[in-house]
Amino acid sequence: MENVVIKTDKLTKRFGDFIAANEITFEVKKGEIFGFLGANGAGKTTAMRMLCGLSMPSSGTATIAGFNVYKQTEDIKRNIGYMSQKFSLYEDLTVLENIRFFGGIYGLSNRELKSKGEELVEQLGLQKEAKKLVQALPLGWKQKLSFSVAVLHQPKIVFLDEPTGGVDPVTRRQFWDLIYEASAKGITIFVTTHYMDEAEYCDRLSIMVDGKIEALDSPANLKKQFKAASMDDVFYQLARGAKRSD
Ligand SMILES: Nc1ncnc2c1ncn2[C@@H]1O[C@H](COP(=O)(O)OP(=O)(O)OP(=O)(O)O)[C@@H](O)[C@H]1O
Repeated sequence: MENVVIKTDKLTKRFGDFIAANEITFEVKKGEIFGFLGANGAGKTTAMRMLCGLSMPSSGTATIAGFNVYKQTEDIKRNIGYMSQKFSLYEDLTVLENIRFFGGIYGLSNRELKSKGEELVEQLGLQKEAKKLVQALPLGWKQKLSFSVAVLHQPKIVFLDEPTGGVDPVTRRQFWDLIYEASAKGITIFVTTHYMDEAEYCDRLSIMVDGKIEALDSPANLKKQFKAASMDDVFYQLARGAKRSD
């Protein structure tokens, strides 16, 4: 189907005898905000690395933005954006320098970098900070900037690996305004999180336990299915049976 931008079928990653991601099968549609949940060690990062073309699956299939994860990893990388807590902005470059640096990596021309850089600084209200080092910004602003940089080249999909770690719910909510804007423009959002307030903001959620997807639906349907008052409760019901935890 044309509208499907991520499609996996029994995607599996083994490390020796250990199965980190076990026959995961799902589809994500264009513009959808898809939450990828699981306790520590459930296999989220392993799965996400395969979807980004960074790690070769052991078996199964996956198509990302129409490209095959075994054979077309360079095409995948050109069509996605990526943001994680661990890999983020350069603290010792200014806001504008970071925008230009990462925009350049994503293949924008000098002209685009100049206009998009200024546009972005204005949109984020960072005019006064544009020439300041990123290390001077509060964490919430760094995260917003980092997300904006990851979608500067208008990728088809953006992968967010725990993008809002360490900030309060109000700051997280502001970050999510940017996510909604990107999704409204047709960018698909694939996001891992440990925060259940964030899970509630997603269109659909997948919950992984010990390498397998144990539940997949909208937050409202999951709560119905598990007769739970909150996503916290759904998550707890699923994750308490987990054998792995790092
Ligand atoms: N290169 C590797 N070699 C062996 N085992 C690995 C390797 N990478 C990950 N694992 C194991 O695979 C399992 C899944 O790890 P993964 O990092 O995907 O989990 P996660 O759901 O992303 O957890 P977290 O929320 O802690 O990041 C863990 O038990 C981990 O120890």
